[in-house]
Amino acid sequence: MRRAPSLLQTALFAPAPRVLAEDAEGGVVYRPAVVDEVTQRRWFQTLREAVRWQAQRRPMYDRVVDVPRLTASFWLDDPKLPDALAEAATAVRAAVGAPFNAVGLNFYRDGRDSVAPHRDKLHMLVPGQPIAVLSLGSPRRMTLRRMERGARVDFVDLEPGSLFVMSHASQFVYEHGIPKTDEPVGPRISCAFRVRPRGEH
Ligand SMILES: O=C(O)CCC(=O)C(=O)O
Ligand SMILES: [Fe+2]
Repeated sequence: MRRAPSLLQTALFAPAPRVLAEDAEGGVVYRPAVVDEVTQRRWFQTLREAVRWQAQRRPMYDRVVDVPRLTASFWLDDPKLPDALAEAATAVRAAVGAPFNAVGLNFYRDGRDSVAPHRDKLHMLVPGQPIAVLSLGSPRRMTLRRMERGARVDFVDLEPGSLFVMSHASQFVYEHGIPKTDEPVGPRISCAFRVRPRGEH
């Protein structure tokens, strides 16, 4: 298939976005094919090798458990920011129009890696600014659910090169997660771009 020559595919080539939730700050929107296939693959491969991935452990009730994925984080003005992330930040800022200054990375090695349903930590976000999750590598399913009794679980399969954009306001109302799966899935890296208050990391 012919690809658009720029990093950001033009509106003419990009498939339609899908709105999962609406609110006064842009809601929750899935935007497929924001980055072309060759570029997303190059970013995936370089980040997989260049990033110092951390295996974290966290207290859970009376035990300490492994966080079921590898993680890393950067301020976007870090002189040690990998080139691929600097390029990705430029593309995501342009696509979303928000002054992202930080990125949190997740590396899901296979279907056993996951992130439990959660909302992003509000004290680490500047009010009114969105979170944009760039997907690289293999697709994984994202779940979205209103935090109220009986709410149904919605989902979207996050394709490589896509953005999943959540408003700040949505973090009060919805929780999101990447469930484990028995399906044979390949490795995936997500880059969650945020606007963070300075002094937090
Ligand atoms: O990997 C993803 O798509 C989601 C990551 C996430 O929710 C987070 O880092 O807070
Ligand atoms: Fe999150």
